[in-house]
Formats: sequence, structure tokens, C-alpha cells
Amino acid sequence: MSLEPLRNEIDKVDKELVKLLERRFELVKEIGDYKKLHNLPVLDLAREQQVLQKKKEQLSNKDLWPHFEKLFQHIMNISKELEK
Ligand SMILES: C=C(O[C@@H]1C=C(C(=O)O)C=C[C@H]1O)C(=O)O
Repeated sequence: MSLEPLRNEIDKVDKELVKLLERRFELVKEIGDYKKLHNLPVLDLAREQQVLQKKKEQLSNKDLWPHFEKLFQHIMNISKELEK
């Protein structure tokens, strides 16, 4: 068996991820514009906790949670950079 079929599948998944993350980052920039206009801080810790909690609930394989937690915290950190 070769690795090619699995890697092709990964490439397809990654293509979707790129599209979805691009959309998320566009929305984050809109949120950044709104916050600037209304003098609101970039960081909203309560919202971040809510985002993480929702992901935890949505995840089927809970063993993966520590990895998802790191991943989403990283995505939110990048998001905050983009809001500035
Ligand atoms: C996008 C926002 O700004 C920040 C980034 C968040 C995110 O990436 O989900 C969540 C909360 C904020 O710290 C927001 O306030 O909704």
C-alpha cells in the first residue's frame, strides 16, 4: 500500500481548512473594525472561554481535546493579531 491515497485525502481536507480559515479571518477583521469604531478591547476572555467550550462539546473524539484546545487558542491568538 502506498501513502498516496491518504495524502490525497489530507490535501482535500487541507483545501477545505484553508477556505474555512480564510473566512474566519475575514470575519475577525470585521470584528476588529467594529471594535476600533466602538473603542472596544481586542481581547474578550469570556468569549474565548465560550468558543473553547463549544468546540469541546462539538468534538466527537474527546481524547483529541488537548490538541484542539491548543489549536483553537492559537487560531484565536492569530485572530487577535489580525484585529489590530
Ligand atoms: C473575534 C473576537 O475577538 C477575539 C478573538 C476571538 C476569536 O478568535 O474567536 C474571541 C474573542 C476575542 O478575544 C471576538 O471578540 O469575538
